[in-house]
Amino acid sequence: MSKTRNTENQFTFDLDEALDLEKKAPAAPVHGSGSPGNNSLALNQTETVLELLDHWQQAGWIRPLDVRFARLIQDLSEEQGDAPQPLVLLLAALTSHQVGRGHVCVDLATLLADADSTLSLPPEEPNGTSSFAGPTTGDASQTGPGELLARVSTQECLSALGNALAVSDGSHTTPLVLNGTRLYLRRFWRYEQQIAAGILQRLAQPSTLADPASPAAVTLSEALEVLFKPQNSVGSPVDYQKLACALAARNRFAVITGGPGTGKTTTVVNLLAALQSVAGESTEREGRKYRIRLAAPTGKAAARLNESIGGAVSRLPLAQLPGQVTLADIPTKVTTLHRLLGSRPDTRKFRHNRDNPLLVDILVIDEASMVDLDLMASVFDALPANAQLILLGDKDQLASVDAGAVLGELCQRAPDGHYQPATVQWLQAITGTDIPIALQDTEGQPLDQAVAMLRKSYRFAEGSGIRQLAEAVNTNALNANTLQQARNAEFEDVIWLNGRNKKPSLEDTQALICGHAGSGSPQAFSNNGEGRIDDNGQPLSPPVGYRHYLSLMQNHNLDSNSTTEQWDELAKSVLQAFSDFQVLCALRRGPWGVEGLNELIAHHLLGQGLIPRAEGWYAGRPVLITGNDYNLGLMNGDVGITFSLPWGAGSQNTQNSGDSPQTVLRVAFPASDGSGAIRWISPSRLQQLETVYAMTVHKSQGSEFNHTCLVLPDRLSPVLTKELVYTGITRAKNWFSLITGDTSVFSESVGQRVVRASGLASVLA
Ligand SMILES: Nc1ncnc2c1ncn2[C@@H]1O[C@H](COP(=O)(O)OP(=O)(O)OP(=O)(O)O)[C@@H](O)[C@H]1O
Repeated sequence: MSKTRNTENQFTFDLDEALDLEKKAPAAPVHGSGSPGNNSLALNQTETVLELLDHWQQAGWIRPLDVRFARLIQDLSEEQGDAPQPLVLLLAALTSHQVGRGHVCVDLATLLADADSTLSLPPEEPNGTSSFAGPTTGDASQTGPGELLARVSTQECLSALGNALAVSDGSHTTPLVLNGTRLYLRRFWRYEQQIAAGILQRLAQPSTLADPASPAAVTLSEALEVLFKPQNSVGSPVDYQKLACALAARNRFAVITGGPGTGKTTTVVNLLAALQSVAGESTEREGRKYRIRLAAPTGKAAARLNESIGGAVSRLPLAQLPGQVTLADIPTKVTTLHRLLGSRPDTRKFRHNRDNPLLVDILVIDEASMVDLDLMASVFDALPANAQLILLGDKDQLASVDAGAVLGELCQRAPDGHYQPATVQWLQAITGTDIPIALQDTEGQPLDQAVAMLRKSYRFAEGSGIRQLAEAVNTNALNANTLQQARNAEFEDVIWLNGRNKKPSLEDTQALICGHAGSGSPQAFSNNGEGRIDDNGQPLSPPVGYRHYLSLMQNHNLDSNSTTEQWDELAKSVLQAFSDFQVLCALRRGPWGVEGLNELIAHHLLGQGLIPRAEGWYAGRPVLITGNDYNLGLMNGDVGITFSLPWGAGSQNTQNSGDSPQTVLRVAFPASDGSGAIRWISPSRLQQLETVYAMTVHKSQGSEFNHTCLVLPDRLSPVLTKELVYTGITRAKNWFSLITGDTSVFSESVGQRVVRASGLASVLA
């Protein structure tokens, strides 16, 4: 049966508004409670499927929003005179469920091959209250999606979807889009198309640098010669930073990926200097320099780039560059993407879009692995068609919290280069570097020609345990020897605190976590963590725990006579000291999750006399902002510390907390502009926050801590993956400690991968 449409645009209302996933969906009404019958019936009757969805929602398996979406499809279809097959409603709800889990779409073939694990059902951490037990036989009200889909074929799904008015290939405004075997919510399909079009359009633009003999290309080559000294290549025949610079300069769209300390920041600063050099020499541009903006997805990531970029820019050999490049030509101020795009309260629509594009020639986005599909689509929407976009990030880190894995997908083929002969010849001519055969490919795709991977870490020495462990995890090369070294504290910078005890008791582990969180256990590291030197030959301070910042808070001599500047200075040093240590964990709930660990650690610190209480607001409480607050200028991911201030100090608008007649509580946050200033905010004004003695690895992305402790639970869950462990380890700058509820969980986690369903890579191929 072929579907007939009354009009070209039968779903004429604003679909995005109706299906806005970020709006609070009212709980779907639960209809009936009788048994829907057996499985074969279940997929024959619409009401039966809807009842099943209600049961799954009640059990916390799927969200109210997912059920609402299926019901919406049914209602809209009926308005159009169509009765969608129950299978379509089921697939609609499951697609919505998958988007909630970070996937961009559902691949039907993958879904049908193993529905329960594709959908991650039953969930690890159910949020419902029902005692729904999961799949059983007999009573279909207890049937799970796996059981329900077990006898359905891909062809049946395609046929049901093909006959539904609510589904199209994207050429009609339908709530669902089917592309091959990939089923999308329309909004996410549109984002993917928008991003792909933005990339392809830029890759197709002719480059003024394409001819190596052109004046612009010659300037680029000269600039790279100045910026990259031959000694960079010592120990490695290829200077990948130089290659990355050249590739990114040549394309209107480019990606530079690399692990921690491989020189992404250094490379991009050199790239910007080289591009300004080319602009300075250009007769076409009449010497006008490019307007460049730097952005990162979170305030924390922006602040970190702010810190590192200034130093890199100040080291540039500007005087030797062609084109009269000055310090003012290279920006050092990094903003958040939301601020750059102009976010507005209560809407996801930004001030800058295709009708009001950004005034920018080159946009650099750092920590791009954290940018989700929605935000990346907004970036392309706001970027002028001829503006250059450069993405920086570590492709192996966890993907964004919301749907999509854009950077990971763009970099899928990066390890093997896939550079076409024309690219190879051009790179050789511009950089004077021979491109390894292993990176050449006559069949390379256009996107490959714009992706560069940095391969040498400059931050970690060869023998660094953090480096070896991270590499082993990332390349699936974790072997008994590396594990043994970690267990026996044979690395200078890594300890596995209970690595020799396969299954320690929960009580023992909790005591260990508490003690470690307080002191940082320097004695557990080889040589008590002493004797190491940093890049500049200065002694590295030994690993610390939370006692470090809390002691600073307790042992100052400021009082009501001290100035605001003095309190600001104290807050800066306390915030700095707090960032010297962080406990990370994988889960949110339970004894191994953020909630349990925060409580545990707070009670331990209270027992040690380091904080005055363990609940509510108190001096010393560290907090993590969990949602953007534009009125206060706070961004998701910002960290602040609570101080008890003498009446009148630190803030103009102090109000007595009632805590004591002489003091008020204020939370100190670093200013988001990278100025190093402190903002004092009353706790009562803070809306979305949590205590942050423990932080999820997800939230830690874009941050780095001098000493990082990763806590893994006592059993495997789908959340524990290679990407999570790698991201956790690479948050450590100098010291890394591991505590596990069961030693095997570490290796088993590394065996699990995050695979997000998406079609971006195939659209770009
Ligand atoms: N080619 C190089 N030669 C020597 N040192 C370098 C080189 N490139 C980078 N470095 C040094 O290595 C360190 C890390 O560099 P950089 O901050 O650029 O790396 P990154 O990849 O941006 O790091 P992150 O993981 O923090 O994002 C810095 O101290 C930098 O000065």
